[in-house]
Amino acid sequence: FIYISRPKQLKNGRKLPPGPHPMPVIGNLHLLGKLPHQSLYHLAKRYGPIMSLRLGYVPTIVVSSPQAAELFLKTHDVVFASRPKVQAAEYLSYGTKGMGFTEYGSYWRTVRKWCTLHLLSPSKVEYFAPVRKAELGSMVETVKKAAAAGETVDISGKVGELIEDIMHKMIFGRPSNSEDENLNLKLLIKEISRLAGAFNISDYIPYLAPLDLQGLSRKLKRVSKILDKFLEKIIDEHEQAVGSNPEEQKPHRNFVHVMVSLLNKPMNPHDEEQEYIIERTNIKAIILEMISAALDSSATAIEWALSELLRHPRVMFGLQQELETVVGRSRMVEESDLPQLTYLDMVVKETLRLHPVGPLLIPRESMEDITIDGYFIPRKSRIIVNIWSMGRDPAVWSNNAEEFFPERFINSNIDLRGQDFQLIPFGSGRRGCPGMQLGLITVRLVLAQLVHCFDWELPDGMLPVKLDMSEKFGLSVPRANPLLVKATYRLLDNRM
Ligand code: HEM
Repeated sequence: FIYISRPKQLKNGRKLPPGPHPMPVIGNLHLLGKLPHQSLYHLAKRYGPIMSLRLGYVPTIVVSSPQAAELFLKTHDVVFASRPKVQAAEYLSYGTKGMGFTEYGSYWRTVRKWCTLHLLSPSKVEYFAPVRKAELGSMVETVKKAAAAGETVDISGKVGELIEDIMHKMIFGRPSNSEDENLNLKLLIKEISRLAGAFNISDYIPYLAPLDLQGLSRKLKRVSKILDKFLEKIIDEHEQAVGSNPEEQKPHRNFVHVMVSLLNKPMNPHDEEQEYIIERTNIKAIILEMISAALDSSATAIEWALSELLRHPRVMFGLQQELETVVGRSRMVEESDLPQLTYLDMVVKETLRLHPVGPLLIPRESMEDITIDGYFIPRKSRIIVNIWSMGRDPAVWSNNAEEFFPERFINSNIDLRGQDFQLIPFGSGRRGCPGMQLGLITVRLVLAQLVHCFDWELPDGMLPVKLDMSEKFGLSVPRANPLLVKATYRLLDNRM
């Protein structure tokens, strides 16, 4: 053990972080398995919080402790603020014309500034509150009917549809089933998460790319073609709408409308940096990224939170008690109630600690050679931050790290917005999630409403401990199997 966990010495006397010995050609790819975040967690226990791997030909550093994450994401943030060029981005981001997969530089800075200002600003998030309220209200009605009929509900599916409906209205300005042609956007986005999150051999052993050994390139091409057709149609429709009513170019319109009304105009006029014109491809890349980021992330967090609550009736009861005190049983939860719901806040933190939606964040790439903590990290290394490991580290969370115990946050200042490196479900630094505000408000509201309006139990008298908690790996990690539940409506009927 002492021998294998020694740092790797390079010829020039520099040492790489410790890590397992790589095999010829594939390096350590074979160690990743079906759930890479879990495999990397076990490897890090052996090799330490800064570990080096070779994935195919790509030097890779895996970061697995809050202290190490702070060094990479805060102290040396600029060096690690880029993203590697990967095959998935070529297809899904129109050759990195979006934000998430784009390398660090003036184009990324411009797009990020533009999106945070026009699409994801606090006032924009606030503007769409009535949409969240209406869609959630109609979902509650559907579940209420199922409850009255004694039916089992696929709550993963229902939450997925709800988030899809909300985001459709925000992004496209219309309901999700109105557009057409048997296009199942939710399924396509799930597929994107899987394809974009997969460790694609073509990215790591480029000369094998033409063989497409995992069939990923073929699938990426197929999915991107279907989505491109859909996006073209949406943009055409919005172009007509903008053209027919130029007065309607208000900043609060849906995302596509805002973008189309600025088509062929500079992204950030008066920018000291290079000027970029908004073209059709930019719009398509940005929309696609927004849908993929928005559809999967919040729904995944909500289904994990409900799963943990079902496994821990004590916590479910505590949350319902808080809701009864703050909201009362004669009405539904409003967004304005959220700041008073402190136990809800702890439940969400605890869920994202044990089930971070993106357990490996989105991979970064180092832009220059650098020495960190005495270890040499070569330029163009891939950096993987394993927040799944960090959430389970007993050195950080004490011996009950594996337990779902929201009370651990009582009297604690740990926040989840990227400043406290024990808990960074939205990443941190320049590349941290720009949709955090929207994501958090959606997760808190939907979870609070479902727990407030219904009592939940597992079907067929299943014991909470028997609930399957298996994961499915992708860019985000949802439940492997949908969560099936029975609901009983619990509000008084004269609710508003
Ligand atoms: C619970 C909900 C969400 C979670 C947990 C989440 C998590 C994350 C994480 C971990 C990253 C990578 C950060 C890093 O590398 O440091 C990220 C990036 C990103 N997220 Fe989110 N996200 C959520 C919701 C959203 C929403 C609603 C949107 C937009 C509509 C969004 C848009 C993005 C984008 C565009 C990036 C890439 C940023 C860049 O590379 O500059 N996210 N998110």
